[in-house]
Amino acid sequence: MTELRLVAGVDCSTQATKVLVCDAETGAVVREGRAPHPDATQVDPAEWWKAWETASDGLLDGVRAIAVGGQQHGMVLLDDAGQVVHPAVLWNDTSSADATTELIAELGGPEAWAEAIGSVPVPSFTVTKLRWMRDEAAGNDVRREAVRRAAAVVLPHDWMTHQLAADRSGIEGITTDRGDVSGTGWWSPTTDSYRTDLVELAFGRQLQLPRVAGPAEIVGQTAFGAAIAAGTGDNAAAALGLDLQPGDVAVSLGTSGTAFARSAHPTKDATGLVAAFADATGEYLPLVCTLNAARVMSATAQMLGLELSAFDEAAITSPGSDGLVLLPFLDGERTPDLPHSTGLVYGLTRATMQPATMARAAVEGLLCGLADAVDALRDQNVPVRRVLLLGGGARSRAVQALAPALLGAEVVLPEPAEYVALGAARQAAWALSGAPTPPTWQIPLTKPEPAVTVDAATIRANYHQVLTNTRPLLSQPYSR
Ligand SMILES: Nc1ncnc2c1ncn2[C@@H]1O[C@H](COP(=O)(O)OP(=O)(O)O)[C@@H](O)[C@H]1O
Ligand SMILES: O=C(CO)[C@@H](O)[C@H](O)COP(=O)(O)O
Repeated sequence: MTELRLVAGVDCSTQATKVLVCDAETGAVVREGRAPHPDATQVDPAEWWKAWETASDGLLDGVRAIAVGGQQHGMVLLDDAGQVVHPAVLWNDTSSADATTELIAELGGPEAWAEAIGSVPVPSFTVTKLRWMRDEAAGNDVRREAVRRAAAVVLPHDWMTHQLAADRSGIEGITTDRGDVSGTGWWSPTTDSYRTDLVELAFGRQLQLPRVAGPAEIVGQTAFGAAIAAGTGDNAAAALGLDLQPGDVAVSLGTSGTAFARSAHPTKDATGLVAAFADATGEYLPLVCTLNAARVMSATAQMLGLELSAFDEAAITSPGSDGLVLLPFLDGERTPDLPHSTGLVYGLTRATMQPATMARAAVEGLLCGLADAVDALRDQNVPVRRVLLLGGGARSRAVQALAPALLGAEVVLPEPAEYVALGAARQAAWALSGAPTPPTWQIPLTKPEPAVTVDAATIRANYHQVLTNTRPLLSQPYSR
């Protein structure tokens, strides 16, 4: 029997670190592990390392190459010795809402940003977090000291990749990749280069930026003797794990909700809905991201006193939401750009004030947000032939059943798997092979829950009516 060549893929996501060890030739998963992250929007990167050590314990024997896919945008500031100077400020931390407004105006408005980096920053983008840190330094001793010491700014996957290396030769040796760096706000997908002037604009001075490694490059070696591939942002890793083809749109329901597709050309959306990200193969990844997805279901289930499975059953068997609309902006929202917003329930009557109706409205609300995301991709001429559902929330039967009508597309269900970690493993196998293209790995599809017929037009119209009429209220800071 021939010995398997093993590769590992890591997903350092918002809620957890997940590790897959795969056969480099077929992608078959041989071993897997996971460990949770703290539930916070500012996290000491040491917590990710602890989670990695727990998740990978006992899995790494025989692994020849590894890559990390990471939650995008998180700001990790390092001093000149490579020490972390402040907890990482994550993509879902909305503190930089005012900084975002200022930065957009200072460069000349949304069009100027779309011209510079293809995207209009929202508070998730790293560039806005840099400005927020600089402003915070004025009134906060800890942050003032962090700003004084900061010598480099890197992303979660960059930091994890560097930590894995046996030989860490200072901050100059840190690398990133096109997929992840495209979410910073200081890199242009059209010119494939840094816009260091935008770092200066945000922070008032330059910082060391990581070298952008090539898609199949080996950037180091681990202490356990594996080659380290470049790694990438989690959505770019998922696109690689799914081997997205033209006409495929991935809709992921993790902490974030994302809709994205691979494209041969960069987009430039001055409305700010579609971010002009790059993918992990040298192409592009137009993407729309919401801040609230799977946790809308877990929070609603908790409120109703139901386990997730009972919540799901209630949502799917409910005869309908009967006009009950739930705007799912529980953690503020990014798309639509309402960082100060809260969730909102409208349409309560004695008839609709039922647990099952509320469960149904929660699933419909999060899918309406994702339907708008898919429409925004259509508006950028991204073809939508079929939707591939992934992420923890795609395990919901109610999501599977309602998605075809609300997203207006055929929905397929890749076999439930950790596609970010799988994509990172595929990148590691590619780097190990030295081949010009990634290895071919089969992605088995499973049957989603049978589609439920609903009046999608009315559900989406109700959602838009409530959103439009409450927008001024949801735009205001709201003290709780
Ligand atoms: N059957 C299910 N129904 C609804 N939500 C689910 C189900 N299974 C898992 N989840 C949710 O999926 C989320 C985790 O998804 P994941 O894609 O791993 O997120 P992330 O990548 O942001 O860490 C959790 O919020 C969990 O509650
Ligand atoms: O900010 C984005 C994409 O722009 C998010 O998709 C993050 O990358 C976090 O992903 P999850 O942890 O929710 O998978």
